[in-house]
Order: sequence, then C-alpha cells, then structure tokens
Amino acid sequence: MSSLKIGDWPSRAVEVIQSQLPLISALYYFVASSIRVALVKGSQQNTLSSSLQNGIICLMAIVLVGYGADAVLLLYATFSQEQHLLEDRLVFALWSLLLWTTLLCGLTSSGHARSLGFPHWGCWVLYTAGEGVLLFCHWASRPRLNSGYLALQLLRIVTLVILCGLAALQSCLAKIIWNNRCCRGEAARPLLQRLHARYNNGYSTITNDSGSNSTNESDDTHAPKEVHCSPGAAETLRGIIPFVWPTGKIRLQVFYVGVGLCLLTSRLFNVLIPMQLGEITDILKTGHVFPWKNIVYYASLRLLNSYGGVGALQTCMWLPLENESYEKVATTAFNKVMDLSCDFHVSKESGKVYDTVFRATGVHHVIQSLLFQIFPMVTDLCLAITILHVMFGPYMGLITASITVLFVWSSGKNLSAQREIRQEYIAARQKDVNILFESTTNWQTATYFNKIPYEKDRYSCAVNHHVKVDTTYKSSFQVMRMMQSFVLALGLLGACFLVAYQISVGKKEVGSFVMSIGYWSQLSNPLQFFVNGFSSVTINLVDVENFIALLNTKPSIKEKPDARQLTVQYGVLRFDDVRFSYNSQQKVLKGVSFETRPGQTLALVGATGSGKTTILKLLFRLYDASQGTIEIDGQNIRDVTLQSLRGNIGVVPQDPALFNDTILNNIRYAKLSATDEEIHDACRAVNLHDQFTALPNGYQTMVGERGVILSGGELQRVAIARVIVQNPQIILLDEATSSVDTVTEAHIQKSLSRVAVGRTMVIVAHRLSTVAKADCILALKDGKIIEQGAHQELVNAGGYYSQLWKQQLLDEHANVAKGTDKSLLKPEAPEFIPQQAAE
Ligand SMILES: Nc1ncnc2c1ncn2[C@@H]1O[C@H](COP(=O)(O)OP(=O)(O)OP(=O)(O)O)[C@@H](O)[C@H]1O
Repeated sequence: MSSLKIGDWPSRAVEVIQSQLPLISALYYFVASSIRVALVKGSQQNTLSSSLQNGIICLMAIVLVGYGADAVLLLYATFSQEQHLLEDRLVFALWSLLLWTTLLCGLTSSGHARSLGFPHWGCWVLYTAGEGVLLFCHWASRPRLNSGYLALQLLRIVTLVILCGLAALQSCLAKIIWNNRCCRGEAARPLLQRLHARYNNGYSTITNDSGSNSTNESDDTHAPKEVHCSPGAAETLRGIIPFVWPTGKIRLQVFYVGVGLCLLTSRLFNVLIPMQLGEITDILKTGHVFPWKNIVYYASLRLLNSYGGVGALQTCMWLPLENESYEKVATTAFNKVMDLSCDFHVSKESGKVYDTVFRATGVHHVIQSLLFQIFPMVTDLCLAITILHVMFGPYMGLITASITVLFVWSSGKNLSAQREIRQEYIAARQKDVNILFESTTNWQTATYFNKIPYEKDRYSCAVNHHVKVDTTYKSSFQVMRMMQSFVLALGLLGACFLVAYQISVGKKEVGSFVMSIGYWSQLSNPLQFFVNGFSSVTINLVDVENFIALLNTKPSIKEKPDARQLTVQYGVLRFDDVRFSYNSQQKVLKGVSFETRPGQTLALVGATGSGKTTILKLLFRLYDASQGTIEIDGQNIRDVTLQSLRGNIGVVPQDPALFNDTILNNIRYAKLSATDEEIHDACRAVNLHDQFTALPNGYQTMVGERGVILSGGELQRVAIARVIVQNPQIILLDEATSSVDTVTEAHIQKSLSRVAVGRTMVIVAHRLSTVAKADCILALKDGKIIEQGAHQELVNAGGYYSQLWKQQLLDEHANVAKGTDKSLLKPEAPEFIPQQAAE
C-alpha cells in the first residue's frame, strides 16, 4: 500500500506503528478486560470520584475528536494529493477512532465498567508511546508534516500524557485506600462477609464458625442474621466450575477435549466453505469447465459441518457431560438444603427453594452457551474479520470491526437492562410458585375460613404479574433483535458496495463477491448468536447466582471438626444456666438450670410461650444456646456429632407430619430395618393395631399429604409408635397426647411407662394429669424455672404449680357440671373485640 523507500527508517517505523498500534492496543484491551472480569473482585475495583471520572471522559473525548479531525483532513487530502502516502495514515486515524470510541463506551457504560483499571491504562500508555515515536519519526522524515496535523498530534500527545499521569495517580490512591482498609481489618474479613455487606439479595445466614459459646450477654440471641449475597458474574462462573468439570473422570474429561476439537474443526470448515464457493463461481464464469470436483468438495464440506457430521459427534460427547453436571447440581443442592439448620427451614419459602434448585439444574446451559455459542462466535468473528481484511483491504476490515463494535456495544447495553428484567421475572415466578405451594398445602385452612375465592384471586394476580413481566422481558429482546438486524443490514450494504466497487475497477474477480457474502454471513451469524448466546448466558447466570447464594449459606448448627460420638449410658440431662433467644427482641430462656437422675421421667409445665418446647429444641440441637451448657451423661452436646446426638433421642413433636406413603412405611421411617412385627407391636402399644388392620388396605393404606387422612389423635399415636420402633435412649414428648381422649391416653401412658424403663423421658404437657406421675416436674414461667419437684410436693407447696393444678380441677368439674356442648352454645359468650377497636 505504501511506496516508502527501503532504508528510510523513520518512514518504515511510521508504517509499522500506524499499522500495528491500533491492533496491538485493541488486542491488549480485549485480553486485559477479560482477565479483569475473571480475576478482579468487585471490592478491589478502583472506582473514581465522579468529577475525576468526568475529567477523564473529557480528556478521552479530546483524543477521540483529535483522531476524528485527523481522519476528516486526511480523507479530504486523499482525494486531492499524494493518495498512496496518506492512505496509511487515514487507515490509522480511522482504526484509532474506532478503538477510542470503544474505550470511551467501555468507560461510560454502566456497572463495573465505570471503574477504570489496567485495560484502559495500558491502552493510554501504548498510545502515548506510539504517538511519541510517530511524532519523532515525522520530525526526522521527509516530507515534514504540515502544521495542522502537527498541532493535532501534539494536542493528542499532551492529552495522552495527562491521562497516563492520572492513571498513575489513581493507582497510587487506590493502593493507599486499600492499605487503609486492610489496617482497619476490612480486607481481612472473609469474602462471604464482604459479599454479605455488599449485596442485598440471597439466603445466607452468618454464624459463629467455631460453634463456640458466646459469653456476652448482649449477644444473647440466636437471631438468624439474614444477610444477603449475590455473587458477580465472574464469581458465579468460578463457582460453577466444580459442577461442570468432571474431576477424576478421565473418560468425561476426554469428551470435553473432543467437544473442543469438534468446535475447532467446525471453525475450519467455516473458512473453507466460502472459499470453495468463490472458486466454483470463478470457474463457472469462464463458461467452459464443469467444476464437478469442486461442487462435490463443497457439498462434502457442508455435510461435515452440519448435524450429520461434526455436530453429531459433538452432541454424542456432550450428552454424558450434561447428565453428569445435572446429577452433581441436583444432589448438591438437595444435600445443602437438607443440611441447613432449623432457622433456615422455619424462615424459608418452599416455592423459592424449589425454584432455585430446579433452575440451577440448568447450570450446564451456561457452559453450553459459552462453549457452543460464545466461543465459536468469537472465533468466527475474528476469522471473518481477518479474512475480509486480508482479502478486501483495510476498509473492509474497518467496516466489519465497526459493525462488530456497534453490535457488541448495543447488545451489551440491552443485556444489562435484560438482566434486571430477568431478576424481576424470577421474583414474579417465585411468588407465583410460592402461592401455588402455600395455597394447595393450606387448602383446609382456606376452606375452613371460606377463603378459596381469595386464594384464587391471589394466585391469579401473581400469575398475571408474572405474565406481564414475561411480556416486558420478551419484548425487550425483540426490540434488541430488530436494532441489531438493522445494524447488520447497514454493514452488509457497505461491504457489498466496497467489493462491487473493487470488482468494477478490476481489482477483484466476480467470485470475490460471492466469497465476501459467504464470509459476511459468517460474521453476521455469530453476531446474531451473540444476542442469543450472551442472552442465555445472562439468563442462566442469574439462575445460577441464586443457587450459588444457596450453597454459600452456612448452617447455624455445626459439628466441631473433632466431634466425638455421644455415648448414652444413664441418660442424665444437665442444663447449666442456659439462655436463649430466637431474635433480639425477646429472651425466651433466661438461665435455665436442672439435672435429671438416671432413667428419670421429667415433665415441663407452664403457661403457653414459657419456653418448654424451646428446651426440647435446644436438647435436640435444632438451635444452640446463646449461653450456658447442655450435657448428656457429662458430654457437652456441642462436642458430639449431630448424627449420634439425634440418633439417641426420639421426638414426638406437637404437630407430627407424615409422608404421603403407606402407614407401614411411615412408621418404619424411624428405623428402616424394622420388621413388620416390630411395627405391629408398636401400634398395639398405642392402641392403633386393630384400627389399622380393619382398614381395607390395612397397613398398606396411604395416609395422604402430611397424613391428612388420619385424625389428630391417630397422628399423635403414629408418631409415638415411630419412637417406640426407634427405641432411643432419650425420649422427648411435646404435647404428645393432647389430642387423644383420656381413656386412650391412659392406655398410651401405660405403654410409655413400659418403654420408659431405663430411659430418660422429657414430657411437655398442658394437661397436668398427664405428668402427675413424672419423677420430677419443672414449672416454667417467662423462661425461668420457678418450681421443681414431684407432683404431690408441688401441690402441697401451694405455689404456681398448685394454682395450675387447682384451676384444672375446677375447669374439669365445671365442664362435667355444665356439659361441654352447652358451654359451646353459651348465648352470653362475649364477642371478640380487637384491642384497637375497643380503645
Ligand atoms: N422459630 C421461632 N422464632 C421466633 N420465636 C419463636 C420461635 N419458636 C418459638 N418462638 C417464641 O418463643 C417463645 C417460647 O416458645 P415455646 O414454643 O418454647 O413455648 P412453649 O412453652 O412450648 O409454648 P406452648 O405450650 O404453647 O407450646 C414463644 O413466645 C414463641 O412465640
């Protein structure tokens, strides 16, 4: 292109710099930005103050305008004088214009791009050095530059030097700020905590890692500190690697390599196919030869590059990789949810958890999109731009590069907007699923309160909102596609004009036109894929982010690394000054201390909300006491494994729930190896055997969701039967017989007293007759034990327990005297007036 003389070193240097500087800078920017996104954590990015940022944007705009003015002047000069000498400089000015536009767009677009970093700094330094050398070479070469160009070049160099100075300043400032933060210990905080502090959406709960006792009274709370965590794209990608890379499975790793090779082969075919088409056209143009060999070769290439060739091989190797990742994600997510502690489960929304786990199983889609869409797209793009540049000159290269930059920039803008809409869409869908779960699970409550129409309305509103957000999401996608098609059509027009011009002036053959169209489609196809590819990556990343946040959630109850097996010999329970709160507002246990004797039956009584169930929960380590110690046979329950602790304790909860399975399987759940006979014996002990055998399907009867076909009393008895089958050393009964009649209760008590021999039993009951025979009764009031002793002792003492006992006797007598039915129909029953209204 240039007619510079050999030996004229300044001119040669100018030629090299002009042709290579934009290319090297662009390459550097691309690679550095990718590294930055992948490696640099959000908290480490150096964000500038807005005034400094605006100053930098203005300086960059000056450089940009400088190249623009250069291009206009050179364009004018190209048509009037010394075309061949000026063309190189014109191309340099145009490429630089494009590069600086990209740099400026990168800086002014939203998000992390607003913070400067080494990708920009490097480009500034490269350009400052390049322009400096150019100036020197221009000064040393003949003919000298005219004063207009010189002034423009000087202006650019001064601006570039200032930019480099600012870059150095910012780097120093960032270091000082970072060091200060480190001194304050901020950087030393674990990454998760920093994430928690930074983000505001997720699942995590922070807990004391050591699981040690807090001795600080002010910290006397177990309030789950709900902190939120939303990892960034790079962190999310790093987080999913273990789920997609088949560690230790050589066969699957080979498949990954195979998929990569298939993708590369396919790229090679993409280069060969348009070339072959151009050759066929050129041969046909001569009009004398039938190019059958070329046509067969062309058709074979197309076949090999289709789903009948490389595509089929690629799919065969990808399928096992996809299944492997599905299995890993599904099991990890399920295990994680099951391992989380009670505080997570009481506050979770089942629909949301289900949705998160379900969507996360598509984690392989991220890799699929990256591998099958983004990687081929970037390769195809680079190949197409290079080939078009080499074959049709720098202007064709400029057209393709400009279209690519425009396309990528506009898509990036749209995608970040889409990401927000996607979050909204996920929230709307989770709400919809949640209502579906809640309403169907609580169908009975809705029916009792005649709220079925209300539930229908609630669900319909949620679905309506979901659909609206979905429509917005899809419409934005459509608008983006329209805009991008327009940009592509514009580029195609430019490219066609250029090649047609080159053919018309005899620089190219007709086949070049066909070839250029082939390569153009190779450029536009990946660009269009860019939309789909990045869009699906964006969608899947948002899905996976929630999954990663779920994985980052730490269970509040943890085993110590050196936890031992619990050995229960006597079943002695000891509470020493145990304090506990679920949240900072209310202290539930305020220093509870007691100790049982071996094989003792202990009863907890007291007003509702006094903390009886909480004592059982602490014993079972559903929560950890904020202060004080709990021991079983002298072993602190924090020092033993959860498995051995829970294996030695049998619990009958207040509201037992069953799986939607047969009666037999539900009872066998307590001990999977239990024989049918053991189960029948347990049912005999709770007066259920005859009842179950009388059912049409006997023990094989399905109990419905949560055991809905059983009465409250039957459910409680099944729960007791389970514990009898489990045969643990310690039994906790929380209002276990509150729903059974007194005759059945007496029968169960008899069975339980047989079971209790040599075991420790803790009974929580409101009906005091249930606990009258207990060895020791603890009377609780407002989280404190106010009385303890045997039934008769406490009655004789005439204190709180004795009052409760008298009150119950009075109530029973009154009920017998009045008759329960009559009391229900009492016409003078006072109407419930809400407190506010009453005031
Ligand atoms: N998960 C929880 N989160 C917050 N507060 C809770 C939680 N569970 C229980 N509480 C509160 O702790 C207090 C003690 O509850 P607990 O269940 O121990 O009482 P209780 O004496 O067993 O009552 P009842 O006899 O009615 O079963 C109550 O005020 C209750 O509202």
